[in-house]
Amino acid sequence: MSQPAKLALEDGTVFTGVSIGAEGEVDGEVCFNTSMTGYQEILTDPSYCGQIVTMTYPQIGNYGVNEEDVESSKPHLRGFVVREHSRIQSNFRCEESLSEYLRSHNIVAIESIDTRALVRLIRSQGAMRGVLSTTDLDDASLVAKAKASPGLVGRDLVQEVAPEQAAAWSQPLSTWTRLDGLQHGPQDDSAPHIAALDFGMKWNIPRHLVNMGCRVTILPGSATADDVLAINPDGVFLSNGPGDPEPVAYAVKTIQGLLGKKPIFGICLGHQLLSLACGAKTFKMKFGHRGANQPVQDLGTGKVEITSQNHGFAVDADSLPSDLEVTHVSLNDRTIEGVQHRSAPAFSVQFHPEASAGPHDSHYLFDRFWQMVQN
Ligand SMILES: NC(=O)CC[C@H](N)C(=O)O
Repeated sequence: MSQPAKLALEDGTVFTGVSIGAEGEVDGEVCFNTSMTGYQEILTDPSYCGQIVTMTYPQIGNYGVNEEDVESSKPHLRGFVVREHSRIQSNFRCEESLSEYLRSHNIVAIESIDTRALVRLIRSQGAMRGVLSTTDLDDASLVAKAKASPGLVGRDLVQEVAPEQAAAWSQPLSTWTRLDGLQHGPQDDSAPHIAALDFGMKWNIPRHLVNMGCRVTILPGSATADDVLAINPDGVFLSNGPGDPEPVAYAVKTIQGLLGKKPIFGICLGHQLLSLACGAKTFKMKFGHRGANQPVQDLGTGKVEITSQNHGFAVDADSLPSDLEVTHVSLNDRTIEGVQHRSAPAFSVQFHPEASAGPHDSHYLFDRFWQMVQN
């Protein structure tokens, strides 16, 4: 028997649909992702902590779920919204249905709502707070809860997803990922040692570093510069992560203590934190960039790459200090997609070169980091 569910927004709009996940009620910022595939990677990307994610592609779940394609140990988003959950899973790697997976991980999810109307609303009005519920079906009550929910701005969500302990990482890329031309050497004692500051890192990032021939130590996002320097890495990686970058002030301080001492490469939240550490500001975007088809131009080569993205904040171009140079821009809205430091070995990108899911156009950035570490 189908169980009703409702999604209410802070502007008073209420969508009525059917539950495809756990029973319960969650609040979060309602955002949308335009990827046609990769729902499992999206569910387990820790950067979605605090968000209710809507898929614009109309049918989701048709290849099921497996244990291999995860980007972290469990789903981290608050809720999941689709037009239609496929009743059939057909793939030789499928281990269970999306709906079974959502239920077993206690994720509240809804189908059979007009996701096009929802996305048009977010695009015109901007990201909104919302409540997704299977337990309270009273419109006025749900809208009141959406209005009272905390939203993302000013909250440090890294603390909810970052690891507490340091750990060595040795897992390589799945055999399903091709990494043409990027392998450099075996992962032995002579391999470069990378300290990865984990703010909610997608696992495909350390997998790439391993395949390239790096030794990887993961450190909690709260590590200090002294903690990092104590393991004497050859390079430092700054991971992606959830929420507003500005409240993550301890990481900004850590990066300031490492800049110029170790080569640094940052992705997404890591890019925002590196920029903050150099004196830039970040701002909340109207509705962000989320999907696997985001065009970016590398200003150094002029080449356009199609990238995987998931961010709702960005570095403010007007605040950029003279130490930082813009290396990449978004071809959708000209926002900053990458920077490099003019004198220290440090660079970062707002998009996701590890893809997962998404095109592999940006793998060359791992190579750029490798070259920086070698020098
Ligand atoms: N994927 C990420 O690292 C996202 C960064 C940040 N939480 C944002 O939304 O902009």
